[in-house]
Amino acid sequence: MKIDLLSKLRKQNPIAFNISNFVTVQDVANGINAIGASPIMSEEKNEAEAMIKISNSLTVNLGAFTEGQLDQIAAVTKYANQYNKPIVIDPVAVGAVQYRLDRCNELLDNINVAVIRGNAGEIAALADVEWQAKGIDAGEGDADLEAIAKALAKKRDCVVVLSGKTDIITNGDAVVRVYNNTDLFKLHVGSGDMLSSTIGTFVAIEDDYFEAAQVAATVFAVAGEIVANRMDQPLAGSFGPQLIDELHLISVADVEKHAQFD
Ligand SMILES: Nc1ncnc2c1ncn2[C@@H]1O[C@H](COP(=O)(O)OP(=O)(O)O)[C@@H](O)[C@H]1O
Ligand SMILES: Cc1ncsc1CCOP(=O)(O)O
Ligand SMILES: [Mg+2]
Repeated sequence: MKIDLLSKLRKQNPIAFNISNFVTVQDVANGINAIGASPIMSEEKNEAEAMIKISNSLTVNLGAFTEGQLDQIAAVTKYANQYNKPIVIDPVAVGAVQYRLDRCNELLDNINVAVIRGNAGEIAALADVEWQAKGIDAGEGDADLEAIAKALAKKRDCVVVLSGKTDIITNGDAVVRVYNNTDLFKLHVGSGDMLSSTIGTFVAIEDDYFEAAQVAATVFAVAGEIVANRMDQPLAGSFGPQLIDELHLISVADVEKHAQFD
């Protein structure tokens, strides 16, 4: 794994354009800033092309979009493809709400994406696999997670990151599993959104999106684990801010020392 991409990211300080949701936008912006990229958010269609031109990647979070915003998302993603800026999609709760699944599939039918990052319920829904998703959370199911992730990667010709206790990263053929983790991620709303936007910072500086997604997932998971190990007790309210701190502090050597993957 090219963990040294973390140094490249900090040297290049890429602009990571994010269409976020109103719930977690500040954690996402601060997470991106902390790791060493430069966040910018916009919901205005009239500046879609200008925003894409100045950006090095686009992350589209579908956590709380409105009908009006779908036009902006269509415009921004079209320009991203036109200007060769990689797109990361976070399909929040598409496993729980049919409307979201339909809009997300329409979007994916019309654009090329670099990475789709979701939990098991979201990735299963996009891969047309039976699963009981629960709102924004993964929910329950007994399908083979690696097979689901691979199926979606093949269907959409992209890299898929299926996050969970073990993060599964696949390009449809090869699979990498990242084992670093902490239950505290589940106590912080926005962990998944931050992971997706962290992937957005790495695809901004590395054209091999499979490598970029692996390193992003590993850096993020190791940072969370370091914070959890530092805490005397699991403090849900403090985890988010400390995760942002650690995304800033973490070094390539820290990640190399703690990373567990195969
Ligand atoms: N059961 C779990 N135990 C520990 N960590 C988890 C678990 N599920 C997810 N994570 C971690 O939480 C982060 C957010 O992923 P996830 O919860 O799957 O996304 P979302 O918040 O979109 O549902 C990831 O870094 C992932 O590795
Ligand atoms: C609670 C909530 N509702 C709509 S989007 C959102 C945030 C989802 O964040 P995450 O998927 O990272 O848990
Ligand atoms: Mg999510």
